[in-house]
Amino acid sequence: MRTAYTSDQIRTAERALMATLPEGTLMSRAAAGLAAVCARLLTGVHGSVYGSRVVILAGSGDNGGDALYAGARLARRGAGVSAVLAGSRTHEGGLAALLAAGGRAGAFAEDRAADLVREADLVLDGLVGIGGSGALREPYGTLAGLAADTRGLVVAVDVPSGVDAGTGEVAGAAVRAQVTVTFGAYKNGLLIDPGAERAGAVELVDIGLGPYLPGPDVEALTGDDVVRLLPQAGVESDKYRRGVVGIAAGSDRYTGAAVLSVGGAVRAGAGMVRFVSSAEPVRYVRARWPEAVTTVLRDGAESSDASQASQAQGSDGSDDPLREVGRVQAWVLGPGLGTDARAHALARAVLAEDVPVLVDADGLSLVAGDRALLRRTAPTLLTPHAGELSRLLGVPRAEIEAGRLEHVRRAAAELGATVLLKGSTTVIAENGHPVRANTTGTPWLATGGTGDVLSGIAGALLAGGLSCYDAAACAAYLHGLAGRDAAGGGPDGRGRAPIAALDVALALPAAIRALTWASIGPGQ
Ligand SMILES: NC(=O)C1=CN([C@@H]2O[C@H](COP(=O)(O)OP(=O)(O)OC[C@H]3O[C@@H](n4cnc5c(N)ncnc54)[C@H](OP(=O)(O)O)[C@@H]3O)[C@@H](O)[C@H]2O)[C@@H](O)CC1
Ligand SMILES: [K+]
Repeated sequence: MRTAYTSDQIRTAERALMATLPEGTLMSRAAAGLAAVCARLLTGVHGSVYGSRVVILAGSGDNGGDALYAGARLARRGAGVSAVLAGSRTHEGGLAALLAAGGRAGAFAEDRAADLVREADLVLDGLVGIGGSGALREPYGTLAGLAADTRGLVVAVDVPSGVDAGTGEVAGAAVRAQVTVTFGAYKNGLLIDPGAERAGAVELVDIGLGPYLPGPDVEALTGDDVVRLLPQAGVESDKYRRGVVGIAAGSDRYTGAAVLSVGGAVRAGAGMVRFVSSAEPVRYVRARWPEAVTTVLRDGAESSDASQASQAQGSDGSDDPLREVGRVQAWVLGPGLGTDARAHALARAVLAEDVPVLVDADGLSLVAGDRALLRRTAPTLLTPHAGELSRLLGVPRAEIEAGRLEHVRRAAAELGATVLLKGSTTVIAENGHPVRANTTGTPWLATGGTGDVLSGIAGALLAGGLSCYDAAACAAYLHGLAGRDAAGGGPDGRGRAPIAALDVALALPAAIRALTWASIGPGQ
């Protein structure tokens, strides 16, 4: 598990640790780790530390101090190190160390800074760290812009300046780094967009903080965590032990969402999928996924269909639409369902079942219009994107996208459900638990229908016995992994190609296999 913390949590732990150590020890550990990462990177881009050009953007606080001390270490190894002193004051010890090691430093002047930054092999962003708040003030904002034009690498010290360490929010200009070297522990903003996307690859330098850290505020599952949590097929498995998931999705107008949701469930390992909808989506689902057992909802119609299909009385209020469906251990409600009276009646029936229910897409619109539907005792997992959460909370979409952590938490508290907020970083909140951030996403997943696949994956995991919190986190992880595999390309994300939602469902077994193989190795 990767764990992350607010700035206050980090400061409290740092104070406790510092009380046990001689003054300056922590900054010295931080600078040593930072210099080691920079030396490795410089060897990669320049061939050696010796003769490379390093430019430090130094702010007024200890973040600048870290950068200056690390610069001194690099200068002693033969790097040409120049510091742009951008703050109202400068860390005295760090500056003295840099000058003593042969580095140079000068107050901020835009033209000079622009030339230095452009020609650098490595730009070290030490403007602000966990002490930053709000939009970057000048000249920091200008320097963040100049850093974007360097021909070298940008390495952020602790967090990219301009990113709120505790939330990942970005209020104005912010540094975009290829690598962020963070000290002691991850900060929330390194896992949650828009901050996470500014951080690039994160390298954690151990400064001895571990024993002093509280429970995390945010966490991210690793592949090993997912393998440990996933339901395993054993010799005694049958469809009910694997988990039977019901999917109430699709309408005559939207048949594709149903096919994709069922596909996600089938390929994620559901013991069985029971699909309930009107005739048209049922026809499409049966054609694509013959594994699914289908029930046609038709007002007053009786069963007349072939082997795997049955028909139930419909949503005319005269009967329970789920009467003919058979045993289901968790439900997925909503993809392509529509929001008419038939859909509303089906939603009411599904949410009245005493099993976990995942509500997605049109199901969320129904719930937004009739919050009483959420008054239930069995667990509920809501999987909105920012637009859907905007309707549920009555908050503008842009505010939700800018403050994902705050709003997913608020949604879980207000709606009394586990909430998975989809997007550039998918985040999951459940009252009383750390928010979980998913790290496997790829921008290629931002295409129509991938959310439907996700609902099916999570539904299968719920039916397999996972809690809403674990099912949501594992589903997001596997969905991201399958998306990446389907998009191809290298491990750094370059060379990927567009994918369609069905590709994600089809890529799931291989992604799960590779993950399991990597975690437990062959022969187990
Ligand atoms: N504590 C420890 O043990 C260890 C800490 N370590 C390191 O210390 C870092 C924290 O250092 P910190 O507390 O000095 O704060 P920091 O992030 O440098 O900046 C604060 C100053 O920035 C300014 N400022 C703020 N917002 C701004 C804005 N929007 N726009 C512009 N300026 C803004 C404001 O200054 P002022 O306004 O007075 O100029 C404020 O006082 C931490 O991230 C890690 O790198 C490591 O060495 C490991 C051990
Ligand atoms: K920084």
